[in-house]
Amino acid sequence: MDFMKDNYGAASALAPFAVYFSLHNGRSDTRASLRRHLSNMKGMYADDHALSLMLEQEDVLLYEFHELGIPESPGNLAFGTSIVYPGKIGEEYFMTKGHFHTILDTAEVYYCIGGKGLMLMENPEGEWEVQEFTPGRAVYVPGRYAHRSINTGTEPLITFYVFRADAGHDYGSIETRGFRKIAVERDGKPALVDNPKWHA
Ligand SMILES: O=P(O)(O)OC[C@H]1O[C@H](O)[C@H](O)[C@@H](O)[C@@H]1O
Ligand SMILES: [Fe+2]
Repeated sequence: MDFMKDNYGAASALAPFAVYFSLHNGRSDTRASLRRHLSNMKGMYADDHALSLMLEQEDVLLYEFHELGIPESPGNLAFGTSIVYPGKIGEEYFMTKGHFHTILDTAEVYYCIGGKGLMLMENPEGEWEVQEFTPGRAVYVPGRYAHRSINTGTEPLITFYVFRADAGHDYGSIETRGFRKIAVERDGKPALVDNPKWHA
């Protein structure tokens, strides 16, 4: 993303600018997206066997997001769109990795543009929360909460996000033990159940 940093010049001294994101598919034609495939999510779904079977067929694109490379200074805002594709691994819906912010007490807002899903949140004290994503709903993720977007629908889940640019991403405990809850399909409907891999 260095080429984008060059466009911005000196950190924390941004000139006004605008970016177009499609309301239809969330994509920007002028900015690159970062993509996460099945192979980037090994061990993060409850059903490892289902993941490896799927991977033998194809390294499916699970989600992508536009990250603009805004300089990470406290006065700046990082923003972009996130697109989680529909699908399941075993009975678990496609989702983002999820992360805490390195500066734990920094919040984030997600505005749903399209699709259907959940924002799953959990703080270090073990309190967890979930909010629904449907077009037009803005979800406020307070500081201290790890957050993961989950697509429980049949169309791409498209959100626009904004957070303090120096917040940082902390994947550590999410990558090793996950969230306390996972979102699975039960009787054709989404349900939150205990994560069998979670441990204290
Ligand atoms: O970083 P992940 O948990 O894989 O999620 C992917 C991305 O999702 C959203 O768009 C967030 O605002 C980004 O900061 C994040 O990096
Ligand atoms: Fe975040």
